[in-house]
Amino acid sequence: MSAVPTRAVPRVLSIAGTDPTGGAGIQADLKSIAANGGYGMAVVTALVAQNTRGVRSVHVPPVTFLREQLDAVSDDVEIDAVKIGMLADVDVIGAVREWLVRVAPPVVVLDPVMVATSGDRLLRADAEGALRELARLAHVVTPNIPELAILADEPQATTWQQTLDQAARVSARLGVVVLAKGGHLDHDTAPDALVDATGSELLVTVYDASRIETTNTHGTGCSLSSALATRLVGFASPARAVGEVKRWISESIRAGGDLAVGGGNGPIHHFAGMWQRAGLETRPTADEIRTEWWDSIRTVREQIDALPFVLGLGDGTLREDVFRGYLAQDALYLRDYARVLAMASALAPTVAEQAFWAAAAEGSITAELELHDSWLADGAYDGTVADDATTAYLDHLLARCTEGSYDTLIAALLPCFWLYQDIGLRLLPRSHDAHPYRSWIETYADAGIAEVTEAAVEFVTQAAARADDRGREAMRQAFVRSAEHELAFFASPLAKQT
Ligand SMILES: Nc1ncnc2c1ncn2[C@@H]1O[C@H](COP(=O)(O)OP(=O)(O)OP(=O)(O)O)[C@@H](O)[C@H]1O
Ligand SMILES: Cc1ncc(CO)c(N)n1
Repeated sequence: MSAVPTRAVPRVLSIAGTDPTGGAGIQADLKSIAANGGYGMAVVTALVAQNTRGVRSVHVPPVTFLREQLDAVSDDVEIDAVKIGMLADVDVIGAVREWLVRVAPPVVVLDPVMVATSGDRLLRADAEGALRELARLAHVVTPNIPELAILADEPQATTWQQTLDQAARVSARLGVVVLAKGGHLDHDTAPDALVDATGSELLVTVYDASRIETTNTHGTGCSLSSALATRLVGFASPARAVGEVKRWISESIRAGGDLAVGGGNGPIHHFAGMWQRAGLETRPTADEIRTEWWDSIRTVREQIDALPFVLGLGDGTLREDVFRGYLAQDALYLRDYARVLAMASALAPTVAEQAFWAAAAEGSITAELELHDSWLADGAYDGTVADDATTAYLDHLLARCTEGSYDTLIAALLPCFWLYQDIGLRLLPRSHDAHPYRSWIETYADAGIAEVTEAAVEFVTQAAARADDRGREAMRQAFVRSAEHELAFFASPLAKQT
């Protein structure tokens, strides 16, 4: 599935205790919800002074305050899913129960937290019965083997088959789907099973996983249950949601060792896979790239404006043979430029872009023919060969074709649109009926050219905004290099005269 879901971002509330070291409880839940595509919210049931080595003390705020937190969220926010973790005691369970009945969130995942990984109690022993009853209000419970036994009110399972049987009894009795976690059974495997005995037939989906050799297992249960609550909103089938969550938690457990957090059982690395796949790069917008690239050729543009050739073109004092020599080079340029545009069309990822570059290719061949008809028809420039500036520019464009990257190729093509349109527009006020180069100026100052140039800038800067840092920099360099070739091309006709 795609990294960013197309559906709305699920709004997921964690009701749980805290872990100031960030590996378990609410802190782990918020990370897990985010890593699985949700918007995380949190209501604190208990403040726990704990770290990766163990629990030091627990402070349970008054239940009236817990109720106020719960209502503050549900009075304002539409909740798509709830994950319930540490509940501490009977009073807390009662307050959460009353709220759940009243608000009836569409997805409720209960992690029946009783004992921390470190062995410390997080639920008073006299609250186990109340937690069992609360499980009836959940859609999915995620017990490990000792917790499953308490939900079943039976002795602890000692084999995987006993675990599955017990999970089926809990599911039928409490009317809840059970994700049973077998990790506490032996040292080689960490199998889980989704057991649903709430309907007429028993549905069991087993997730086999080999055990990862690591001490970074603090908060795995919290992370699994909040990730599942998030994924259940997007998936029609709970079995698929669990599959996704298992893949995510395995990669996060595997990368836990990369974090240097604490000296006991360290946390898992909730974002390891995501960071690796997506990176931490920020991306500029297409508009920002437009400004930045235009600025980055400021000097080149100023040098073009100051060229005797361009000044003469503007005020009409340019010698006609120099202008015709320039057009003869331009005609040679346009033929190969059209081939490069056709290559951009061939590589284009969308039909809109394919059509755009193909039309531009056609347009530049037409322009070449018109130049010939209007200025070079007397044959005086027939047999002209490409000069150094023309050859160098075309070599640069053809080299980008050979590389085969659509992005760099269209970046290299852009100055030819953008600089000509800009020059045409700025020379236009100097054109008049008797101006010898009026037709040239008006060609490039034309509204149609402006439209085409805008589309080209848009396609190129959008592609640059989608590219990664390296790709974008390669594009910018191809763009700048072409702008420099435009400068050399405009400088060449008069350089040859001296
Ligand atoms: N070492 C491991 N290798 C592979 N998977 C693991 C490992 N440890 C935990 N898991 C997986 O992480 C998920 C959480 O299960 P776990 O057994 O840790 O629950 P828990 O005992 O409730 O957790 P907690 O330690 O937070 O109380 C399960 O899917 C389990 O298979
Ligand atoms: C707050 C809290 N909830 C759950 C666990 C279980 O890992 C923990 N250690 N701390």
